[in-house]
Amino acid sequence: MAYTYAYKPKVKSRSEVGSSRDVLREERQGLLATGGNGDDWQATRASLVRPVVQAGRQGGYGAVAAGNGGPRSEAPSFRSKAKTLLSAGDGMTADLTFENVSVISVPKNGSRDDTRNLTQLLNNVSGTVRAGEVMAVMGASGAGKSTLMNVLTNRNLSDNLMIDGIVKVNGTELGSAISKISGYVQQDDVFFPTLSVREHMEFQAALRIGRLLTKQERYQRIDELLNLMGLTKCQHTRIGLPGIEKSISGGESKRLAFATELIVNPAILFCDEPTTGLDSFMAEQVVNVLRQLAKRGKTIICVIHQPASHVFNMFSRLLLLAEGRVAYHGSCDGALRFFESLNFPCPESYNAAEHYIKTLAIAGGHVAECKEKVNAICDAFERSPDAAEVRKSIDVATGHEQDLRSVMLFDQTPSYRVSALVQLRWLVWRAMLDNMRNPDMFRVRTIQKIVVAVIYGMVYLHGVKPTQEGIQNINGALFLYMTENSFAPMLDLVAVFQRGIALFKREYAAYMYRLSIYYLAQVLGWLPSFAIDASVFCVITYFMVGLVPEWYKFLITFVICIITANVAAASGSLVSTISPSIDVGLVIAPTLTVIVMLFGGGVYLKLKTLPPYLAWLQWLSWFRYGNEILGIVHWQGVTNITCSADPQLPCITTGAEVMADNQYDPAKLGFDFGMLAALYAGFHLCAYFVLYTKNRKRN
Ligand SMILES: Nc1ncnc2c1ncn2[C@@H]1O[C@H](COP(=O)(O)OP(=O)(O)OP(=O)(O)O)[C@@H](O)[C@H]1O
Repeated sequence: MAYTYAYKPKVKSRSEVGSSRDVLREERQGLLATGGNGDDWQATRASLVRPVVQAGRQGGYGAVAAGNGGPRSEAPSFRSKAKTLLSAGDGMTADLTFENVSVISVPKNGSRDDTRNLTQLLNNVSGTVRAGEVMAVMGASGAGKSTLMNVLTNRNLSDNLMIDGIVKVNGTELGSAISKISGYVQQDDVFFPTLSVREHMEFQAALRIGRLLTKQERYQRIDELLNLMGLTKCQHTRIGLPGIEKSISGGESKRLAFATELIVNPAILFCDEPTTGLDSFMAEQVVNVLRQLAKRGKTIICVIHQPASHVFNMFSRLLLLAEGRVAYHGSCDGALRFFESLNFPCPESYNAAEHYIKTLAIAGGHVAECKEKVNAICDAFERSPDAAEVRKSIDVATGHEQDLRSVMLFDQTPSYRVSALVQLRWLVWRAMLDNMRNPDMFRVRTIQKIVVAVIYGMVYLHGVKPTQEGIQNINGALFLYMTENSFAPMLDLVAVFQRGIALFKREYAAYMYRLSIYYLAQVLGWLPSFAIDASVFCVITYFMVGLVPEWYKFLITFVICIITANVAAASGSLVSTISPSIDVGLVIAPTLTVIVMLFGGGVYLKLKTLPPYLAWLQWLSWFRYGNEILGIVHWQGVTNITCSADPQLPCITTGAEVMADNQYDPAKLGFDFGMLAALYAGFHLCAYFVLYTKNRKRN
């Protein structure tokens, strides 16, 4: 059997590409000649450019693909088609079939040729679900339910899995394009806790629907979904973190996850354990919502763990997995008969779902017997009329005329619904809102800054004078500007790419935004916070400390505070992307800061005394450049430093001597600013590169 690593999209041959381009050009010219607008042309283009739609297309929109553009009035506009497809209950319907799906895992360091290394996770799993059906996927823990869902949705597929089999929607293999017509409600609900329910929906609608609907229409759609999911009353409540800060309830959170996926009116909805952690009443409500959606023509596939009897009876179809094989697939009533025929009747008044799971479980201590029993059941199913029925319905479904309008509509190039600028605007909006609303990150931090600034100002209140003792104090005060503006921003960013990684992965897999835009938005989202912190600190301390009250000197000090915060934050971004976890990042970041501080010279070290094999580290220290700039600005032109009363002690009388003593070179002012800019860009570029490398595979 030929196994492949994940599904690959069909690639068009050169001649095919050429011919479709020609048709496209002719089409465009035809539309222009008949007064067609850009939208019409785009709609036609959508029907032409996708290889997956081209493959095997016979009717419907295929007629357009054959060059039959027609006058503008005959074809509905792109926007009106979008509205039709997005309006609730009026989208396409989809029959899903999967045939002989097999998955084999290879250990990370094992050889694929050595069969002892291979583990079969799924073994020839086949099935069908039609539009309007709600199918429960059940089985004991480790039976392969999540693996099957991942194959069907084409998501979360690790590199160590070899996958074979055919997954079709309305008779066409979609590969990763299945994400464009399906939603996946995953086991864990992941949201931005600081956003309200409505804000979350607005963000999702803006990036997932984008220009297909107007703002007004998007809001109307949000209202409809909130209403459908019973979330209207909590629409202005912050989502929160259950158990940590007051939030919407577990059931509301699950329904919000549904609303999020339904925003683009997907034809198929995959749900992984949507009732786990909910009480039986809430679980019933959730499955009820699934039934309502099925009544509207959706195809629902739902992994579920031991549902209560009344909840189990709400499903119209069942797929039982055991040891990676199909133990039963068909109607729920049929399952009772099938198990009875094998002498495993469900006892009176016993939960049928529990009975199946128990029968198919591999009990510790009886592994060999249980496996033998499970294999016998799976073999019996393969020979059963139910299995024959499944095979027949796969043949019928795959032979159907295709209706993949949604795929054509959404599967355009580029795949994003909105421009990079709009993506940036919404992502920055969300990041800023999150920072501003996070009490730890904003209010507490600002208060902390004020307190530290006042203490700092009081410490130096009478000590900064142009005397021999004052030289040390002034240099120390300037160096503290560097340290105070480095630690917090660096630590802020250390967690930034770890904290939101789960949400990012989902949204990125759903083609909501580009990686570069996401990165940029995270950085921009923190800017106001850094600017406020640095300003508060600089303004309070500058005058309390008693530094020279000249606009030029103050302005440069202020600018250096803000630049330092941003360079430190950039290094924090790099630590965040290279660290495998927040904990590791929190160990690396302070270590790095101490090294950078040490090699920054100033009060800790005379840089000229550094051994050559370590001297290069000073070039990576933003302390070195910022400190030199502050030293030059504050010591330049100073000529009135008084000597101490003891004539035995050495005496420095000018700022130039202080600069020489500290190796500050006034000619290097521009160079220092340039190096700060280079470090800022360098840290961010490296961080982005690491993030890109880690997320090259979108799903
Ligand atoms: N990427 C992988 N590499 C190796 N083994 C894997 C991988 N993914 C899953 N498995 C293994 O495959 C088996 C099936 O896992 P899966 O998560 O599909 O089970 P499940 O039926 O969803 O279980 P549960 O109900 O406990 O979530 C398990 O033994 C699991 O350890």
